[in-house]
Amino acid sequence: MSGPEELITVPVIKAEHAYKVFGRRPERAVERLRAGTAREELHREGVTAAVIDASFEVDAGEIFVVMGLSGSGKSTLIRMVNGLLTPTAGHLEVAGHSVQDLDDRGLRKLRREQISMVFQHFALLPHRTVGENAAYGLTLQGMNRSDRQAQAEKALEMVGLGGWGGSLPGELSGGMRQRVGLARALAAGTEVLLMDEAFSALDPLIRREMQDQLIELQQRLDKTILFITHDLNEAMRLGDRIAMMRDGRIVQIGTAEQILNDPANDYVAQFVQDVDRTRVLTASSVMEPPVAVLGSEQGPRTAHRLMREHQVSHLMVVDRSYSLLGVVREDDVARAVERQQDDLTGLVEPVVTVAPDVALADLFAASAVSPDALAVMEGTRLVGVIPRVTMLSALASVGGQKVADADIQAVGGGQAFAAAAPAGGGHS
Ligand SMILES: Nc1ncnc2c1ncn2[C@@H]1O[C@H](COP(=O)(O)OP(=O)(O)OP(=O)(O)O)[C@@H](O)[C@H]1O
Repeated sequence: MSGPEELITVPVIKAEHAYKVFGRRPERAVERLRAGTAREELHREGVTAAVIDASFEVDAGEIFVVMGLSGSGKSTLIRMVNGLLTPTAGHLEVAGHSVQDLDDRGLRKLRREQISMVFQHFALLPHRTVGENAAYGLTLQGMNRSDRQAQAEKALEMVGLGGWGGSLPGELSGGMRQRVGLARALAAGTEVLLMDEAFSALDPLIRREMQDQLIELQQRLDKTILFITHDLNEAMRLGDRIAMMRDGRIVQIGTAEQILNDPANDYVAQFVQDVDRTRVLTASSVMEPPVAVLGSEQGPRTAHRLMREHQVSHLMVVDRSYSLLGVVREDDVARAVERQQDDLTGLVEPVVTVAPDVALADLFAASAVSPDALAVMEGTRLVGVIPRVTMLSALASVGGQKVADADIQAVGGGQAFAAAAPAGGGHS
């Protein structure tokens, strides 16, 4: 999301104490649930409380994942969001519209103009071409043929299917068909994407590719995405935030890191215990923010003083245009002060830069190249420092050993300005 921070964001999707009960006298069942009757007791009476007291908000541009085992209520929840099911109690809102207050016409309009769905089983029309399938939503919107084709072709290109518009779905692999489903949703140009187990039918490798593609597309398109999955790793990879569902209730809402580090209850804790934390935790979770900046005229003495003042072990060195040049270490600086050296010559060592969203596992790979510390850069801005000792202790605390390719880059020595980061202590 962009814009000034004081901008108040209005949630695009909102659920307030939503209930959905299937069976006899559903309203009465809601009252009983509110009064503390267990879901199992209702179940014994043949009444299913599919969704119980669900509240959440999805902000514009967010990927919000609803994650839970089979039968936990995910599909029921998403069907209430798009108005296919009316909540037994509570309130659902999409793009400012109160979903359950819309009549059929209003609902159709909402689905046509604001919401696109992507399903597990593609739902492609087999006798229509890929292009016509991608343009399907636009046909419903009443757009003319040539505009439709152009927009569909653009969407197909976005998902890597440029040039396939004339083929039939049957000529495509499963992964490609799912891309057509995604292209159809994108072509419709709606703000909201509802994705119900959208990648669950795909082979693991293709699935991962689709996840990467969704993340990449989302960076450009900034849609509001409600994504349903029963796969925890998928939830953790995709979700800006994740709602964990169990037996109809949302038991926790949080980022992947929050859920891993601070599970709301034993159920969640058990659920996440086998997740490879080194792939979920990122540079931003272990980095330490830069706490000071100094000018180029300031040498080892100032650096030394700053390091002590701020209790830091490393200073990142940047030039006058704030480009990162390297890192100086506490012992080198101390020795330079003893020698009465006036500038930072010879003290600045190359530093490896990483993006804030690089996984811990990949930091480990980066640390093999960078002896002392990593610089965390958001574009050209230094946003944090990870002393090696911090990273190693973080890795040790999550038991991670995996190493993979990282988006890493080394920069050489120099001097001028320096930004300081707190000394590396153990992060656990
Ligand atoms: N139309 C219906 N009538 C009766 N019970 C229903 C209906 N739809 C869903 N249920 C029940 O509601 C509960 C939640 O189902 P739901 O499909 O929402 O779960 P889910 O998390 O999406 O599961 P899955 O991943 O298997 O689709 C289940 O016990 C299911 O049997």
